[in-house]
Amino acid sequence: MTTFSELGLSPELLKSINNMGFEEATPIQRDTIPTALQGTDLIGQAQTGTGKTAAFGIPLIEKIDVKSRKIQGIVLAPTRELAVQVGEELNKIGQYKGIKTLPIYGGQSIVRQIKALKGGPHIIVGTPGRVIDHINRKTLKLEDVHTVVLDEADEMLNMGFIEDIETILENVPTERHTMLFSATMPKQIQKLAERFMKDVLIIRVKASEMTVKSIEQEYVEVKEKQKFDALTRLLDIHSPELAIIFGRTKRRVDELTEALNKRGYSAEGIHGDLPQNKRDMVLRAFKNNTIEVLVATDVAARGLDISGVSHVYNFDIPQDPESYVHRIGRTGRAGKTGYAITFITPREIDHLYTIEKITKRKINKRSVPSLHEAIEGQQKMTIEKLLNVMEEGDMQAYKQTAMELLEEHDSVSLLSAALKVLTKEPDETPIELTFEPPLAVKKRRGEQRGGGDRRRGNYNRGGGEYRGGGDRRRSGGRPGDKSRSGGAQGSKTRSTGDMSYRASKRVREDKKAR
Ligand SMILES: Nc1ncnc2c1ncn2[C@@H]1O[C@H](COP(=O)(O)OP(=O)(O)OP(=O)(O)O)[C@@H](O)[C@H]1O
Ligand SMILES: [Mg+2]
Repeated sequence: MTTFSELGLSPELLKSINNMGFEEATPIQRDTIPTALQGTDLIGQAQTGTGKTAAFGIPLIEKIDVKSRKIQGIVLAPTRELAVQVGEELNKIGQYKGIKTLPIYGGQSIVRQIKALKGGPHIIVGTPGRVIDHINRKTLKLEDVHTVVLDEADEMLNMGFIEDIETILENVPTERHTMLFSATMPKQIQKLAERFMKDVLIIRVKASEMTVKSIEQEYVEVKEKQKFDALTRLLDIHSPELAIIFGRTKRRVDELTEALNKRGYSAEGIHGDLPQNKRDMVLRAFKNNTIEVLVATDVAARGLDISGVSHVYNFDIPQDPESYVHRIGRTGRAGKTGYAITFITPREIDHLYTIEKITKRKINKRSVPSLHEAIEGQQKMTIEKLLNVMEEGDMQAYKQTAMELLEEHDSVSLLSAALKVLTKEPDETPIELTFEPPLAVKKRRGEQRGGGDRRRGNYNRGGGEYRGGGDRRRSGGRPGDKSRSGGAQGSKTRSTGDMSYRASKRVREDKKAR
């Protein structure tokens, strides 16, 4: 166990961390904070929900000079919601030191952002597109930035943000401290590190599986046409506290949301085509438990930390194993338990095997839920509610009537009738969803090596600022960064504690040569 005071933090930060209820550092925090405080460029990889935000947020804030009202740190995130969330966490961490963090993201009034930027934040958290926009308008100056963080770095690559990141980094002094974080680090990240970082240290919290153990994982094989009934039955069986249902496309999300509401569930959808105020409203309602089901594209798959998400339903199988890891990682966070189920149509079974292979975790098959199971599930809920009311004991006003009823009827019939009235019977309102073709069989290049090229081409992910299919990566060369040549070539991979020290590819090759 490592406490935060053992990590040599200032009293102001220790006070904030204590206020946030963190008692001990998580492994990724324990391993990255001291190194990051020394200014070492690093790549941090650890499972979803294990506190990577504070792992970069704490050293970042510790290094800020509160007296200077210049922007000294910038965090880039792939989606608007994540930028807001990270901004909130940094504001909490920096609370007692007086560090101000400002989120800037697309879809929000630029005029308002310009005004806020004039207020002198120490750190900005932004989505790449909007950050570039401000740079071009000269409303954002990065010449005093000494620390850069790319949160969900691999996703920003997938989304084609590489050139934007390059442009942003061209505006940051070359003598800077750069950190990359994600739960998944495919091979191409190495290339990114070579371009933008120097002497990079890879800190990987090693675990036998890519997903956290506390998430129970199942799959169900269903025909496309049966999927929706299977979904609502599962919802009735599980009665989730909060659930996220992932669909493949924006249309799918819209249709699923409407269909769920028709069957009596309180659901709202979120995807990249919705106006930002609607996206904000939906997420707020979900966080406040005003709605119980959030239907989303992968826009909600990365980084979002919403407490109470007990169930994740992959209504459509995710595009790749990394996406699977992030989607299901919306539950089972910060040591809590969670449940995730993935729907596959018969032709998609190979994709499931690939997920199992890459995540090193067996996913158990469950049978298609029957109507009977759904009724049973709902009855269980009713019984729970009844017993809770009994425990609370505030039933005086009803007792007289109950006794009178019992004089005329037998108790079993009476209670059965009460259960029937109180139980929400499965709703079978007919639903039509547009047919989605199964995920195409696609071999991942370099799959065995856990890497490969995972460009998503025209896949309509509904992501934050995803520019519809534009793959904007350049092959080779690093025209942007002037002084960081050589970059990650001397990189080391370090894993400690539950982690082990491993050499990088380059170091391994050196050894072979010897
Ligand atoms: N040391 C700690 N003790 C207790 N809770 C913590 C600690 N560090 C972080 N948390 C909480 O754990 C939750 C998950 O943290 P965070 O969102 O940073 O995870 P993550 O590793 O970035 O996950 P993802 O890969 O999904 O982005 C948050 O609610 C955060 O406040
Ligand atoms: Mg995160």
